[in-house]
Amino acid sequence: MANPPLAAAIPRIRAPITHVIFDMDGLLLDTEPFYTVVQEKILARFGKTFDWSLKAKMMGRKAIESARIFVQECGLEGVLTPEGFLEEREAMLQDLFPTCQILPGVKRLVNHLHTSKIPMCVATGSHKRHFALKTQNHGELFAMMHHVVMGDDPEVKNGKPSPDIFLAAAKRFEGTVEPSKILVFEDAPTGVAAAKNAGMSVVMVPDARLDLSLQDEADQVLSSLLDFNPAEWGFPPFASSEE
Ligand SMILES: O=P(O)(O)OC[C@@H](O)CO
Ligand SMILES: [Mg+2]
Repeated sequence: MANPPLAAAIPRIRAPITHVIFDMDGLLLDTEPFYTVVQEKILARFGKTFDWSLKAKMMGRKAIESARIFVQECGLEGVLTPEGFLEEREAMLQDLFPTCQILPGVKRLVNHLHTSKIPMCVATGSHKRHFALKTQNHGELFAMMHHVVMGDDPEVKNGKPSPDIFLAAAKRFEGTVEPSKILVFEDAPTGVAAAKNAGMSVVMVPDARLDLSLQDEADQVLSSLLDFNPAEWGFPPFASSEE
């Protein structure tokens, strides 16, 4: 007897979500290209090229953690220290960060969640100084966040993919919030892993160049936040005026 047809794919039942945590770099703000350009420039000095497989390992992490990966993966031990790498890229990033733009779909979603009184916050591997530079022209967007946890926060012992930053962010909402009730928005594999390690649901909005094999841990993958449907996660749907 022929094998019975495979059962129709069981629709993924979305967890009831009450709170939202946004990653920042590459998700809210278009800052990842700045890191790429600067890292390409530094590598060119050593006659090497920067590629997306290295980028995928570095993004989302604390600065020093991503610097160690950069030096090690590029075989620059003894030639460039992680601290030296951070120092060299700092000068170039200082001028670039204040020019960063808000990514497509972000304003509509954040305004919608704010109007719908869904508590939301930011959890970013960026440290305070970089956070200030990146957000200096986007005060209105960040004013809607209940709080922000940054990479140099004392509670964040280990950076993404460890769950520390998302668990710290969950604790700073009003009242006790179960991780299972939290939806995280992320762009990086390290961030998606951190959210899953924290017991949360996660929507991934990866750069189109990110290898597909690094996108399978997320609960949902979108090519842009413009494709996010709040009703799928139990939030009020966008009003036609918000479309
Ligand atoms: O805001 P996130 O994505 O955590 O990034 C921080 C920094 O490591 C850039 O990759
Ligand atoms: Mg990110």
